[in-house]
Amino acid sequence: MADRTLRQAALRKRARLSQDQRMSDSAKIARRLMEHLREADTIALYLADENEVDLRPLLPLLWETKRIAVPVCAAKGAMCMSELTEDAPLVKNRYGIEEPATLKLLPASVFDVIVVPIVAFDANGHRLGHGMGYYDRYLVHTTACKIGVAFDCQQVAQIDARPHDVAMDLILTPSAVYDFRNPAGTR
Ligand SMILES: Nc1nc2c(c(=O)[nH]1)N(C=O)[C@@H](CNc1ccc(C(=O)N[C@@H](CCC(=O)O)C(=O)O)cc1)CN2
Ligand SMILES: Nc1ncnc2c1ncn2[C@@H]1O[C@H](COP(=O)(O)OP(=O)(O)OP(=O)(O)O)[C@@H](O)[C@H]1O
Repeated sequence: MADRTLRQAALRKRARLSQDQRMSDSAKIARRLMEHLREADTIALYLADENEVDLRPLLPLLWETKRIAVPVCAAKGAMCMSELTEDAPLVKNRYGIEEPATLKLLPASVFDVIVVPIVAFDANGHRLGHGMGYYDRYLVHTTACKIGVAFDCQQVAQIDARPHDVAMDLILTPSAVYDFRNPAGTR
C-alpha cells in the first residue's frame, strides 16, 4: 500500500483513541522505556502533540539524573536537538508542537538514546513519520540506540523499506517490545 495511504489510516486510528486510553497506553510505554534508559546519560525525547504517545510524565524523574533534549525544526526537513531543562519556556512551532524557546543545541553524537515518534510501523521495524524526513535525516548522524514508540493501533501489515530509512533498534508499544537488535526478532 502507498505510504500516504498507510500514514493517513494510522493517523485516523490514533486520533480515535480516547484520552483515557492514550494516557494509560502512554504510561505503559513509559514504564517499558525506563528499562532501556538506565544506562543512558543523554536522551532525546519529543514533546507530544495531542494525539501522540505522551512521555512528558517521565520528565521530572529523568531530570534528576539525565540530560534531556527535544527536537527543534529548522529549515524545511532539517531538525536539531535542543536541551530541555525544567521550567524552560516553550513556544509552538509551525506544526503546533512545543519547542524550547531558547536554544541550547546538543550535537547528535552526544545521545545515548533517541526516542522516535512513529506514525505507522510494521513488525520488521520499518516506520513512517509525517513524511517530511526530519528523523530520517537526523538519525544518520548518530550511533544512539533508536527507540520508536507507538500505540498498538499504529501497526500495519507492511511498510516497504525506502533506501533512506534508518532502522529502529527497538519499538515499544503498550503490549509489545519489538527488539530488532536481536535477529530472532520479537517477543
Ligand atoms: N512531537 C513531535 N515532534 C516532532 C516530530 C513529531 O513527529 N512529533 N517530528 C517528526 O518528524 C518533527 C516535526 N515534524 C512534523 C512534520 C509534520 C507534522 C504534521 O502534523 N503535519 C501535518 C499533518 C500531515 C501529516 O502528518 O500527514 C499538519 O501540520 O497537520 C508534524 C510534525 C520534529 N518534532
Ligand atoms: N537522509 C536523507 N537525506 C535526504 N533526504 C531524505 C533523507 N531521508 C529522507 N529524505 C527525504 O525526506 C522525504 C520524506 O521521507 P519519508 O517519507 O521517509 O519520511 P518519514 O520517515 O515518514 O518521516 P520522518 O523521518 O520525518 O519521521 C522524502 O522525500 C525523502 O526523500
